Amino acid sequence: NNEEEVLQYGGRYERKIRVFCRIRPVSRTEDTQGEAVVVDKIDDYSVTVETPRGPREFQFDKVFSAEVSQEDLFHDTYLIQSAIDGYNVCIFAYGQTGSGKTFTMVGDKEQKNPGIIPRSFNAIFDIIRENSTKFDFKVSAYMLELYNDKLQDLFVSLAGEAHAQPQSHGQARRVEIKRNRKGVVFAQGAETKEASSAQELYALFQQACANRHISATMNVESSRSHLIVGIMVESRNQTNGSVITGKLSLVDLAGSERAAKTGAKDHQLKEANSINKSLSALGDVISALSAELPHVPYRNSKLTQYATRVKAITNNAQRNVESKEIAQLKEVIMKLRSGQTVEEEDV
Ligand SMILES: Nc1ncnc2c1ncn2[C@@H]1O[C@H](COP(=O)(O)OP(=O)(O)OP(=O)(O)O)[C@@H](O)[C@H]1O
Repeated sequence: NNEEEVLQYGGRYERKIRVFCRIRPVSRTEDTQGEAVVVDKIDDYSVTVETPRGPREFQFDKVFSAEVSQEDLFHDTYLIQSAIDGYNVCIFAYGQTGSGKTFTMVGDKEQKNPGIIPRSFNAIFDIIRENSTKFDFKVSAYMLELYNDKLQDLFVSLAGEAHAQPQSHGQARRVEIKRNRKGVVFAQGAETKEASSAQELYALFQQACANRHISATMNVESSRSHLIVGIMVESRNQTNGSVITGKLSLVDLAGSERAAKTGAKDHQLKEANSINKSLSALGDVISALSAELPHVPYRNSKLTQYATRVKAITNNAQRNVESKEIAQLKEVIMKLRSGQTVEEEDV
């Protein structure tokens, strides 16, 4: 194992990128409409998907069946210690609209089944408590939304800003993705807030969520923007004064779907195109990282400028039609893993 190629966590060595597949349970509506289940978990690492061209097999680092609880999923994707140890860790959910990205990342509305984001908040402060006799910690966060290729600071209320500065909205607080000399990506111009407990961090998160864009017609629950939560954990060693900073990025991506299928018009079409463009740029970055290509096309979209160290959670829904983008992405990754050649048109 070359140390450059791996990230150590929990005492084990792992590859830089891991892709998980979570199968969502069939919804009540799908059940009453008698819709067919098209995803089948073969073992812990592979699924078959029914496609118009017949069944196709896809490989993952781990496959979670529909019965897997939020707690077990969090346990198996646990990377919080790495972030506290000074690594840059990113967990994101990718999938078609309605496939369960928000459920996985955030949880249900009532928070009876909290997802990765609130569980991470708790885990960060649990680790801090356990180490408080040796280290002094500082936790801060920024929360952003990427909507139609514009970054919006979610700590700044849209309504409040627009009211105060109708002409210069979006200009006054321009957020830009930058990389510092150490190669660490940061959001320049974004407000950063400190939190001293998991509850405080969650309150900041709720405040940020209240400022998000939601497309009203296609699906009320459907988020049409990418949500980016960045948590910086600074730890100062009480004995020798050395300071290390790690970062945990938690991202709930907008749903991927073909614009034509959504029946979207005008601004919705712009939304769908922008989402698909950034998701396909993300696919290119993942492919380049997996293949260890010398050039990784981070600059192609704001979303991928963000994704320098990615840990992926792929959500894959039990739906009749599989998203073309997801299918292509998975196929490319599978080919790369098995050492097959990837043609340009595949990517
Ligand atoms: N593992 C799961 N167990 C139980 N319910 C789930 C699960 N995954 C998703 N759901 C439910 O399925 C519905 C759609 O999920 P969700 O809103 O998370 O999808 P999404 O991928 O975030 O969609 P969008 O791209 O539109 O934001 C929700 O009602 C959610 O509660």
